[in-house]
Amino acid sequence: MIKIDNLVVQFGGVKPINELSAVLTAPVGGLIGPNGAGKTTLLNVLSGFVKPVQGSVLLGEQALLAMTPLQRVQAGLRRSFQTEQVVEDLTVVGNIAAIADHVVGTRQRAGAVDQALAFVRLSTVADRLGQSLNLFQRRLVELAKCVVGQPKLILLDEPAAGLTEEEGKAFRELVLRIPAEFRAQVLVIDHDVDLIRSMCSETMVLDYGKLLALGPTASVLSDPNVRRAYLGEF
Ligand SMILES: Nc1ncnc2c1ncn2[C@@H]1O[C@H](COP(=O)(O)OP(=O)(O)OP(=O)(O)O)[C@@H](O)[C@H]1O
Repeated sequence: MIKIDNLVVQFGGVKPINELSAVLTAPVGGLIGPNGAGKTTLLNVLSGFVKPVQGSVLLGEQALLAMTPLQRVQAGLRRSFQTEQVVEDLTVVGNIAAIADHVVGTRQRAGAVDQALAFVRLSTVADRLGQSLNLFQRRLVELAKCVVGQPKLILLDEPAAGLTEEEGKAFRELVLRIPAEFRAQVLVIDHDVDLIRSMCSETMVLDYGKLLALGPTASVLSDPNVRRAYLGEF
């Protein structure tokens, strides 16, 4: 469960997050909104890259905002970025181990990396360098980095961007298995409404940094306010 209470982020005169309160409970939830709505800023607040001027965020029972980014990773927070962050001169295993080093004890580390590799079905390319991977494999490495070492909340920022339809489907099926297999909650940001509809039982919509809608995805996507603000319907 993520509980956001009265969150405000201010950059000069702009408030990309403006008095946002929301409780997210779905195993796989969605976050949508027009360009500039504050979605990435919210992810940056959750992962510790942006400091809000007011408000609180709970991940389960843990207050996130007082923690450093590394402490949040150790508390179970994981994140993928719009531009994937695979290290080119590390192997696939090395990329995943770089996260495991911070979150898994030495004795369990190899097993945890193997589990993440097997989950994304990259065991056969475990020793290949990042630079030799195609986009789909890079996205899978990112996903493996997110599931390694007992994650609690995984934030995926446009995770399927650039993938073919078939790759996107395979990726989506993996993400849907995460809550049961890793007991982690997933929050997906994407502009692809079909992707959100097919993956997320609950969806939150931001508009100008404020909560426009939150609830079951089907009812949120048919809400006239959401259709007007986000889907461009009048
Ligand atoms: N570091 C910053 N300094 C000043 N303004 C910023 C900064 N980061 C974001 N903003 C502004 O905050 C607002 C929200 O931006 P944000 O990137 O969070 O939106 P978004 O919903 O993720 O948009 P997109 O869908 O285009 O990625 C925008 O008006 C943006 O210009």
